[in-house]
Amino acid sequence: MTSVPQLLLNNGRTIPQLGFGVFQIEPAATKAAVLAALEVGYRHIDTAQMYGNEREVGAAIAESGIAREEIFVTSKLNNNAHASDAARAATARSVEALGGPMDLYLVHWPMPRFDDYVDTWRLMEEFAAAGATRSIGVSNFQIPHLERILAETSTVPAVNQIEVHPYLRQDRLRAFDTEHQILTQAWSPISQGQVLDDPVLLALAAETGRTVAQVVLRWHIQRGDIVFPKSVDPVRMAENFDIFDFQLTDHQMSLIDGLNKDRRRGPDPDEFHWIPD
Ligand SMILES: NC(=O)C1=CN([C@@H]2O[C@H](COP(=O)(O)OP(=O)(O)OC[C@H]3O[C@@H](n4cnc5c(N)ncnc54)[C@H](OP(=O)(O)O)[C@@H]3O)[C@@H](O)[C@H]2O)C=CC1
Ligand SMILES: O=C(O)C(=O)[C@@H](O)[C@H](O)C(=O)CO
Repeated sequence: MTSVPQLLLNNGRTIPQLGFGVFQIEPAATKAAVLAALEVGYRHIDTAQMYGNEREVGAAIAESGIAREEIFVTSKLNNNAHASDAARAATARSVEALGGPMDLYLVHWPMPRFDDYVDTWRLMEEFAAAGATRSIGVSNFQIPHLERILAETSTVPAVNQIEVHPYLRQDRLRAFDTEHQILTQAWSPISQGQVLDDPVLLALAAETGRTVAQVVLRWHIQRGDIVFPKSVDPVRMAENFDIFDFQLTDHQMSLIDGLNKDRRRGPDPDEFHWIPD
């Protein structure tokens, strides 16, 4: 079976560099998708309270017959649960739905206009201390948000999960993460399919004998980021997993680097303040 590299988190734990994302997988389809991903070999699942499918992720893991400690599970605190009572209740629900403590728990969005993410981070420290999660991190945090966490609290986030793909390299934020021993997780790694018909990537796919998705995922891996592409198609799941038996050359990496347009597919974290019901 393909061997996925394990990266070292700043608290001494490890995380598989490749995982499986379940955003936009309907709850009714999630158990089958996660079981198929586990069958392919994925051992890292990225979900969130916002996705509404944690319970089905937990059910798939329980049904898989794979020991829980062999699977790395991430979830994220929802935007409607930054305040203490709501955060405690949401965290208890996640632990119950997932069938036990999380491996990694993230603040999903900073929502800077509400100016509460530092207090929310202190709650995350409490959840880790109480055993609800083995590691804590953030998602969609910009440099000023991280600077406040570093200055005002005592735990450095283990990861920062941000939008990254060839059209949005995010090198300044990634360098800040690295400087502070925070691993970068690249969400929407193939920009939800937007990059798949790019002429430069199509040429690189032909040159390497791989698909565009494989070339792009390999680019992320060689940059050192963690990725978890989403697919409901077991053939694509296997394709996205099969990226550890080839290497892009420095020249091929630089051609992909050259595609950057600083163009987001998803929301701008400084502007996103959506509170779900
Ligand atoms: N923290 C955050 O704010 C966010 C986190 N995320 C996380 O990142 C994960 C991945 O990002 P996501 O937004 O889902 O986007 P991805 O970049 O993973 O792209 C998913 C899309 O690409 C298609 N696809 C997947 N593999 C292939 C392939 N090999 N060839 C062609 N098409 C393919 C899928 O279709 P199909 O399913 O039909 O195969 C789907 O439409 C999420 O599932 C979630 O876990 C995502 C967004 C925000
Ligand atoms: O997928 C996630 O983790 C998200 O936060 C997104 O759903 C995000 O909220 C979005 O794309 C809203 O349009």
